[in-house]
Order: sequence, then C-alpha cells, then structure tokens
Amino acid sequence: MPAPGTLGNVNERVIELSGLRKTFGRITAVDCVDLTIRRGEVVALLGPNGAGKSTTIDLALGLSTPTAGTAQLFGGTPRDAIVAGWVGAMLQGGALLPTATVRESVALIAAVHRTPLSVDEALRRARCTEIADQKVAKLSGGQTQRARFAVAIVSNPELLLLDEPTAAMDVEARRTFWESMRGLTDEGRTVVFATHYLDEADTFADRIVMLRAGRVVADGTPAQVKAVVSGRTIRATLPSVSEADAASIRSLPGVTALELRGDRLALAAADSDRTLRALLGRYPELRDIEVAARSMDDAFLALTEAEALR
Ligand SMILES: Nc1ncnc2c1ncn2[C@@H]1O[C@H](COP(=O)(O)OP(=O)(O)OP(=O)(O)O)[C@@H](O)[C@H]1O
Repeated sequence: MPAPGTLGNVNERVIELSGLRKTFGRITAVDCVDLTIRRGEVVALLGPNGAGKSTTIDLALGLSTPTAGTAQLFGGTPRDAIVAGWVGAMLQGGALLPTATVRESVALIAAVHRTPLSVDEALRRARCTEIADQKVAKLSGGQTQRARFAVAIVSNPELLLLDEPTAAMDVEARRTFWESMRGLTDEGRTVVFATHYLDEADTFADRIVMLRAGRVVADGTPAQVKAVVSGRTIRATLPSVSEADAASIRSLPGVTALELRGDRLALAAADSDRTLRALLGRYPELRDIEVAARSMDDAFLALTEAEALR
C-alpha cells in the first residue's frame, strides 16, 4: 500500500464502510451503514445519544469486529493504516497515563511512529505548550481533551477520527479547539468527528452525516441538513383523520414529513405559515393547533420518515 501522501488524489477513498452492521445481543448499534469519505473532507457524524456514532468510529478503526459488512481505511485494513501512522484518533474512553506529564504522553506516542511531528510542534498545534509540564492527573476536563488531541496528531496522520472531541470544553475552549483543527484541515487532512451539536457540525464540517438508531438518515452539506432541521413542527387534532387525508396532507406545500397518532398529527414543515394556511383551508375543523420550532429530536424523527437527503 503506497503512503497516502504520495497519492495526492482528492478522490481517494479514505474511509469506506460497506453494509456495516454491529449488534450487541438484541441491540443493533449500527444498521447497514454505507459511507464513503474522501481525502480532505471534514465530516460530522451528528446524532442523539445512542445513535451509533461511537460504534461506527470504533468499527472504522478496527477496534471492534463488525457483525456484517466491512470497514476499510485507505483501501486496506484499519490495522494496516494505523500501523503506518496514517490515522490519529480521540476516543471517548481513551485514557492517558495519570502520572505522566502532557509532554511525556505525547513523546511516548511520537516514539512509536516513523514520521511523527516534533513533540513541540504537536503540543503547539494542540495549544498544549503552557500545560506541557503538568501531570495528566492534574488537568481540567478541557485541558485533558487538548492533551488527548496532541497525542492524536503527533503521528502526523492523514486522517483524524474524533469522538466528541469537545466534550467537557466550555464555549471558549471549543472555539480555540476548532481553530487549531482548522490549521490541520487546511493542509488537506481528512477529519471525521462525532457530535451532538448541530451548530458545531454546521460551523466546522463541510459534510454532515446524521445517524439515528444506527442508520444514516441524512447525508449532505450543512446547508442541506439545516434546511431540514431548522423547520417547524405543526401539531393539531383532526377528528376521524383517514389514510386518504394523510396522503393529502403530505402533499400540502412545504410538508417534509407527517406522523399520525390516532387523531393527532405532527407535521414537519419548511414554511409553517404557508403549510398551516393550506391545512386550515382544507380542514377547517382542525383544532388544538400548536406550532413550535423543531427540536433536534423532531428533526431526527422527520428525517427517519422522510429520509429527505438520502
Ligand atoms: N459494548 C456495548 N455493549 C452493549 N451495547 C452497546 C455497546 N456499545 C454500544 N452499545 C449500544 O449501542 C447503541 C449505540 O451506541 P453508541 O455509543 O455507538 O452511540 P452514540 O451515538 O455514540 O451515543 P453517545 O452520543 O451517547 O456516545 C446504544 O444503544 C448503546 O447502548
């Protein structure tokens, strides 16, 4: 396998997940995920708790064996890519030695790689220079994340896989974290990060893959995904609503999804004023009407039904 830097092909498939599935007993954590990520892409894996983000990252890194399907990095096995030093990772459970200093932690990893960054360079890029001589056990949550980031980048990897890298960081720490990350992506590295936050995905990623219940429910640019997520939900009661009514409601202007529970409707609408006018025009008997900004959970529900961006 040639070194990725020598290929220089922007269409190169850095991550290729095919029919990927992982079950834990009765739980299906990842359910038939097909995903191709190419060189230079910055991709957010966005989803609520339990969506399967961490499991997908673990499978991509070869840390967990798929129940079905395959995960490839740089056209080969995850193990080969990791041994070659092409992959840096920050995982949720990844611990550092508590008695080592930040500098020692970074140096330890640098020592096992063929073409690492210098330790000082990794510390500088991760904004750890000032905490370099502190013991890991004494770091705050946000400082620990920065130290883990320095460890992840010291091999000078082509690909970074980051599982909720800004967990435990305050707003200012998040901002500086993404600034230091930008330096790395500007050099053409590929970054995949898991997050719960749409704003973080929107600001930093150029592609958002939304996961829910182990499945990809949307995959598009932040603008495409936001258009679906940022709509409103109209809830109302329509006595004796029939299947024919449901079909007719789905075809109203601006409706992206409909959920029916008995006589109660929940409509996802891109332009709720227009949809509501049309709905009342057709069904004047509508009552108990509520219009609310769509929460992330509503958006995930809407997407599961509409699969609008697939
Ligand atoms: N080792 C395991 N044993 C049993 N169930 C597991 C295991 N790992 C994950 N799961 C389950 O698989 C599902 C997906 O979990 P996963 O951690 O991948 O989601 P996530 O999107 O990363 O969630 P979070 O944002 O909370 O980290 C969940 O229902 C979780 O409880």
